[in-house]
Amino acid sequence: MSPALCLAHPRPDAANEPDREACDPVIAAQLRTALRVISRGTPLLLRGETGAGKEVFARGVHAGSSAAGRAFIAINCAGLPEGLIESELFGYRGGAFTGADRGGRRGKILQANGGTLFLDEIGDMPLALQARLLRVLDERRVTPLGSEESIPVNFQLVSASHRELGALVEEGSFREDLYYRLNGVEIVLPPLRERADRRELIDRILAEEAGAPVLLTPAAEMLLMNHPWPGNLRQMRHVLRAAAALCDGNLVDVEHLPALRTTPFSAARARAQLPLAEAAADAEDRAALLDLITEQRWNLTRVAKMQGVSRNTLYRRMKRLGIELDGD
Ligand SMILES: Nc1ncnc2c1ncn2[C@@H]1O[C@H](COP(=O)(O)OP(=O)(O)OP(=O)(O)O)[C@@H](O)[C@H]1O
Repeated sequence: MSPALCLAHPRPDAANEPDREACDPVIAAQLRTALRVISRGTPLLLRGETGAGKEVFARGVHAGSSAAGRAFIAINCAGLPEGLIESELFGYRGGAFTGADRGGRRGKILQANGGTLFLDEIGDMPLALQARLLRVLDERRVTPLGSEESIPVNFQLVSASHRELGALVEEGSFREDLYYRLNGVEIVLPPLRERADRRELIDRILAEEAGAPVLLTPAAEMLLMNHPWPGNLRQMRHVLRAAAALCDGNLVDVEHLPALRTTPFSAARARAQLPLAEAAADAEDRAALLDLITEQRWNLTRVAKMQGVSRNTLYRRMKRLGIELDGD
């Protein structure tokens, strides 16, 4: 999977080309910065909430850099037991330990030679390995386990963490010297809820998941656009994958977004807050408006305000949908 984003586009030699695809301006600027510094051999440290797209960003940096076309090697430091990370990263010589492949194994660092090494969840790297990684970065040489020979290596380094490494340094679980070594430039990716390209992302991910362009009803659009997305793009992709599977044709409505309907910004409110002209006068609209009115304890002034309409318009709509003013 390689989400296009705008990430692949702004190469250093194309800095003046307008983005061919809509992109959040903050991320576009961050990408330009990242490409400029990585081309000088400065490591990048990415921070951002879970699912905010740190790996996708790192892949975008790789694709836009002079190492594009070479290896992009990602390793998740949180996902491996301590013993395994060591051989994964540094490799081993044949017969280095019981169970080792006879031919030995080239570690990820050597695989990244000439390309980009992406160390995800670097904050979870055990202290002993932090010391070895620091040595590799300083010496630009790797010594596989069980070997006496060190091998020269050269790669672009991008690390990522959803936790603040500075805080881990204070806490004593992360080496300060490694922190400064990794943190050539720190980039804090914005969470999805703050991105200006949410609408484009929804369309693109939905089309990817459905295999064809898909439309949204205004209520579904409002629900998707106003959701806080604590799991960011990963969560959005899952929600849209489900929506693509649930909707029969090429139109997604709120009932195809079941995971969002129970959240604070509920489907009912999304529907009821729509400008009235857009809302179809059907039974679901009636239920949605009634939900909102009940939620607001029949304070119709407030309901009208939430909908951005006058009280009179609200009364007319209630009448059309058969909601009685003296409803209990
Ligand atoms: N720009 C994008 N366009 C489309 N999908 C995206 C984009 N960025 C991220 N995603 C989706 O979100 C998922 C999570 O992205 P990614 O792994 O880059 O996030 P992360 O910040 O590295 O997550 P974690 O903190 O859990 O490591 C991806 O698998 C992809 O499906």
